[in-house]
Amino acid sequence: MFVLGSGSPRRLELLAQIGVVPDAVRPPEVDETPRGAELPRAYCERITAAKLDAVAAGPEDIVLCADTTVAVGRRILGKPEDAEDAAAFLRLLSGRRHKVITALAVRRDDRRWFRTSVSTVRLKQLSEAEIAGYLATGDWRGKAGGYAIQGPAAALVAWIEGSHSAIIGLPLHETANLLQAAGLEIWT
Ligand SMILES: Cc1cn([C@H]2C[C@H](O)[C@@H](COP(=O)(O)OP(=O)(O)OP(=O)(O)O)O2)c(=O)[nH]c1=O
Repeated sequence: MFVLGSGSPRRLELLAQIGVVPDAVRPPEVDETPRGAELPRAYCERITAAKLDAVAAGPEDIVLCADTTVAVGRRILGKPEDAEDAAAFLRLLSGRRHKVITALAVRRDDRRWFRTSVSTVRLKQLSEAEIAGYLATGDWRGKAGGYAIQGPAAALVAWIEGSHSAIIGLPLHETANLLQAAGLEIWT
C-alpha cells in the first residue's frame, strides 16, 4: 500500500501527474515552529523527517511526506496568518530573489530516503495595487511565503531556476526516483 503523508491537494495532483494514486492519504500533525536561529534548509528537512515519523503505516507500506519552505536569506516565511501578513511577505519578496526549498522523505520498513530540492524564484517589482489585487484573489491562503506559482501569482513570477513542481510542493523527478527505490512501480 502507498500512503501519502500530506494533506496538501497540490501534492495529490502532482502525484497524479506521474500516474501515482495513493491508496490512503494521512495528513501528519507536527509542530511546524522553527527553532531559534534555525536555517531554512535545516528547518525544512527537520519538519519533513518529523512528518514521516508522524504517519502511521504498516511495515510493508510505502509512506511519502514533504515540506515546502520559502526563505529570504536566513529568514523563513511560513504560511501567512491573514491578509496583512501576506502583504508583508509580498512586499519583502517584491523585485528580489528568494529560495523555495522542498524536502521529500520516503519510508518503507526501517528504510528511509531523503532528498531536498532548492529553487530560486524572482517576483517582479510589485506595486501596492498589484499586492492588493493579488490579496483579493484569496489564493495566498495556506501557501508558504504568501503566494502560489500555480495560481494567479504566476503573473507575478518573473523568473525561476530549479524545479517548477518542487516550488508547487513536490519535486516530481526526485519523487519518482525515491518511490522506485522504495519498490513502487511507476510508468517509467
Ligand atoms: C511557494 C508555493 C507554496 N505552495 C504551497 C505548497 C504547500 O501546500 C504549502 C506549504 O506547506 P507545507 O507545510 O509544505 O504543506 P501542507 O501544510 O500544505 O501539507 P502537509 O503538511 O499535510 O504535507 O505551500 C504552493 O502551492 N505553491 C507555491 O508556489
